[in-house]
Amino acid sequence: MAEEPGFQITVAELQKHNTKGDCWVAVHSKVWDVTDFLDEHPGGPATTDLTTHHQNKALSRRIMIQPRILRDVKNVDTRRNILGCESSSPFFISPAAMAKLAHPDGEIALAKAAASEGLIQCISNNASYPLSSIVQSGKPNQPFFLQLYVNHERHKTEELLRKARDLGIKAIFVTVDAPVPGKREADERIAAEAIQSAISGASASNDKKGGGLGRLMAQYIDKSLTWSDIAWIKRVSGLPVVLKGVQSVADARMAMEYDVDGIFLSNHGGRSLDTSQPAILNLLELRKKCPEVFSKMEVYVDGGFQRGTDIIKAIALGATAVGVGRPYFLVYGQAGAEHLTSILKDEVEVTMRLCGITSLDQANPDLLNTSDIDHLVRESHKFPQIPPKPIRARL
Ligand SMILES: Cc1cc2nc3c(=O)[nH]c(=O)nc-3n(C[C@H](O)[C@H](O)[C@H](O)COP(=O)(O)O)c2cc1C
Ligand SMILES: CCCCC(=O)C(=O)O
Repeated sequence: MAEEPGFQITVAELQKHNTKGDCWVAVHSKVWDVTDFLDEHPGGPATTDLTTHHQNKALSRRIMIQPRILRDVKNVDTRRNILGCESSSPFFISPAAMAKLAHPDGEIALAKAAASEGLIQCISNNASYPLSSIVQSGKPNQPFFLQLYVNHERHKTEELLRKARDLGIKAIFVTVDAPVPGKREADERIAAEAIQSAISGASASNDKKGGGLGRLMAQYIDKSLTWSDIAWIKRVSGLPVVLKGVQSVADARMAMEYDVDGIFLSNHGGRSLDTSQPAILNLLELRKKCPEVFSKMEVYVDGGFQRGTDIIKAIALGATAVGVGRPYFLVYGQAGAEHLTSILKDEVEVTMRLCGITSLDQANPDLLNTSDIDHLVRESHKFPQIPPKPIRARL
């Protein structure tokens, strides 16, 4: 899969690649082969040196599991209640913009797969299909979440929030880690067709002069968003609000003060700020320093979760559920998404049995040995204050 540096792939070529193996991910069950390949291609790019993207997965693998034995694991229950919605598994589909780039049925294929697999799909604000088409392609009463970027033309956001409520969307996930998209260098090299989101209306046509599709599409995002806007989103939508992109204990505490319904620890799959902390480290830090947040609200995490063991580690650290991004974006259509889900479900189940647990509530930090990464948890007051410099008179 290795390509020459500077290799450019068009969307049409990507689709050709995808059809070749009908579904790379599901057939081979090696999600990382695909995501690493896609680092340099549409849909995959992370920012600058891809440090956070790679660390997301790598750090989780440094947590070791210490399983318990002889505990009758004949029957296991993998169901999870996420914001009042039943999910067959402790993971959901993270929002990914313009899924039509990967498959012509885009988000519709994912909605159908979510229906048949009992999963929850969080629909991107930049989905390629209209919100109503995606929702209506699922089953009656199928739960969906909607990811939101606040538009600087606020009335457009208000219209979308009302529409979401009328369509029966169950929660709004406000993305807060990307007032601007990160510098996605692979994205800047892509020669893509003109694309437009049917939900946000954002469009882009990469001119190959370093614009970057994400950056061009993101021009509608309101960079002036602050904590005080959360109440407005809650009021207009009448729905639970989750902050997607929380990355510090300090902000998790603010979220408690501002009465949000959940926090989503995410660094945008390494697509926002490169070298920001890996997702699992943010979860570990929060669990150690601010356990009360887990009693106050639901906590989700995404970024590099590609195996049942990755998922169960996050649940053991206190997450209610794990978001899966690229793997769902890159599987080919409904059949691919269903196949991927069956692989992940099976891995979750096997991991639970091998850990000696039969329900997700039994997963707790005692199952984990985190000592290899504990030292990475930031100390609170490591740096002494620098006394102010004396003001020197100008000579
Ligand atoms: C192609 C692509 C598009 C994405 N689009 C969005 C988006 O529109 N809104 C958003 O909040 N996050 C978006 N994300 C980030 C995902 O929601 C998620 O945080 C990330 O992919 C998780 O990491 P993983 O891909 O390693 O699972 C996107 C990610 C990818 C790969
Ligand atoms: C508005 C463009 C950014 C969409 C996004 O969040 C992503 O591509 O990661």
